[in-house]
Amino acid sequence: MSEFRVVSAPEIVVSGLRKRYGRKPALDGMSFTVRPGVVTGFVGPNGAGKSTTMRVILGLDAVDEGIALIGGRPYRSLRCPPRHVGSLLDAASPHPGRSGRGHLLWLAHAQGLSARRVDQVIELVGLAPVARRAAGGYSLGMRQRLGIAAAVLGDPPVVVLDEPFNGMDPDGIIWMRGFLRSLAAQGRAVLVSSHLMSELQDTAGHLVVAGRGRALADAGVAELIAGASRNRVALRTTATTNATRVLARAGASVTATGPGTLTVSGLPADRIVTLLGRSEVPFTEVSAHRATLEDVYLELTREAVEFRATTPAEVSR
Ligand SMILES: Nc1ncnc2c1ncn2[C@@H]1O[C@H](COP(=O)(O)OP(=O)(O)OP(=O)(O)O)[C@@H](O)[C@H]1O
Repeated sequence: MSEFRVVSAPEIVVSGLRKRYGRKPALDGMSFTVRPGVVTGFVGPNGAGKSTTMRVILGLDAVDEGIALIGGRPYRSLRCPPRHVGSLLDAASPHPGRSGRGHLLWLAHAQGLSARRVDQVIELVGLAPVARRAAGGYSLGMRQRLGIAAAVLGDPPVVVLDEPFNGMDPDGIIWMRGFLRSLAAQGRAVLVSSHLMSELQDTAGHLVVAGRGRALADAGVAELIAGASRNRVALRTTATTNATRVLARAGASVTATGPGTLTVSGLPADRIVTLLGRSEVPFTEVSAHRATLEDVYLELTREAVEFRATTPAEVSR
């Protein structure tokens, strides 16, 4: 990365992508925009179409319909694409006998970049202690860092990373979050996929939630959380069964969210207090519920999960 701020990074615009493998649609109208200066998290259950979309953005997969543009141009028409767009699709798989540094030098040479630049990115991704060791002995987390180093080698204003947290230990995850935030703070457009919402906590400012080949949501994180928190009340009670009965009778929808904790929607807090008081149901707390990113994700993707285990409650129904 340069020490300088990227002045005007281009947007990625994904518009109406459709693609079938046989009869099955992998992409079914996928559309969203990735803006500079913020990390855009691309989340969704397995098979939602995240990797396929990223491959289309990077000119590696053709579509039946739709278009993906970077700064108004398809990836394939960019001159020296690695200088415009850095990408990581799978963890780096360098020749096992070659060192991490050797691998990056080889990539740098192809892009007309210096050995000094290679040493800069090695420092940046924290690979300096192992950079001269054979990459065949690298852990998955180290190979991810090497892949990230390769992605940012050309100092690109746009960065597209597919599951960069895969195989990272907790320290690596914390490092990755900070790294992604710094890329965006420098003004870059950053698109990062993950199927674990928690990985993107405190990192993504914008979210594209994918399901069944389309974007189920394309909005700011604050906006999504506010939307999911609206009209929800958290209730603490030792009498969950009674409380559920009383509130459901009054038209509320009640979900158990933990031991002694219920989330109630469809009734305001003061009405809940009145109803519980009148029926002599004890409770210790009634408060506005603040949704987490996980809540947002689960609510949006409930219908779109391809392979979902049946819960014991569903079996007994
Ligand atoms: N090369 C392929 N041949 C056939 N089907 C494919 C191929 N690539 C993807 N698919 C199918 O397209 C759909 C979307 O897959 P994709 O890998 O893009 O999803 P994803 O959101 O990245 O999922 P994951 O989180 O599991 O990687 C899935 O149903 C997948 O089985």
